[in-house]
Amino acid sequence: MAGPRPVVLSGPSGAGKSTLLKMLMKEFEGVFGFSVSHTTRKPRPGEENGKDYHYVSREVMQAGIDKGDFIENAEFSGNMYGTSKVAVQDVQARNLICILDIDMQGVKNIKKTDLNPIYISIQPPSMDILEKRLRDRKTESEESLQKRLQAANVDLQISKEAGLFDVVIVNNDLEEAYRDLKGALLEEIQKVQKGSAKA
Ligand SMILES: Nc1nc2c(ncn2[C@@H]2O[C@H](COP(=O)(O)OP(=O)(O)O)[C@@H](O)[C@H]2O)c(=O)[nH]1
Ligand SMILES: Nc1ncnc2c1ncn2[C@@H]1O[C@H](COP(=O)(O)OP(=O)(O)O)[C@@H](O)[C@H]1O
Repeated sequence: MAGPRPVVLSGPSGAGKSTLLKMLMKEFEGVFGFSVSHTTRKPRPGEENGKDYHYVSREVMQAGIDKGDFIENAEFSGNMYGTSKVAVQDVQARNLICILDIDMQGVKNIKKTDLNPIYISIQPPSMDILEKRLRDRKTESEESLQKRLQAANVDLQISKEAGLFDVVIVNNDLEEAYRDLKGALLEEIQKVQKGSAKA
């Protein structure tokens, strides 16, 4: 596939993926582009349709999957999520580094494709801190929070599998985690900035 290598950010809900990727997109405008996923979950206050996600019904999402519009899709915490082919193509057509924020099932399914991204795992310092951050975020009901914590436990176990991720970043201090993330992506960033990223 032409253009710079995409980047997959994965890790438990609340690990800090959106925070870190927003910092990256802000500092490196014109370098990164976000792969806007589809989801059946409801938008949170402040989220924008078409920017954070494409918010759709189960029927619309399933019809798209059946048509073959998605590279991968998964069920997470009672909702459907998926990366459409168009979401990635839109970013790659602009010759930007495409960032995908996806769960563990997505990681495993992307591995079966020819996308060839850099796989980065964002991890919380501990389950207790993860729970505190998720509670403080105030976006989840108690039920949704419990589902996310349960998924986080499974996620952290699976992410120990050798070779699954190229880089593992523990998000303790945010600035430090961001420095590590930038460090891991420096080579790709420089390729795009020099305009020499064409395959
Ligand atoms: N497989 C897959 N997972 C996704 C996709 N989009 C988002 N996710 C994951 O779905 C999970 C829930 O996302 P979200 O509802 O935004 O909650 P948050 O992670 O707590 O902010 C996270 O682990 C995301 O990485 C997608 O297109 N495919
Ligand atoms: N290093 C950090 N220290 C303290 N709080 C953090 C840190 N990183 C992220 N957060 C906060 O934790 C919450 C979860 O982060 P978020 O980026 O939404 O996670 P994710 O996208 O992985 O679900 C947010 O409220 C965010 O502001």
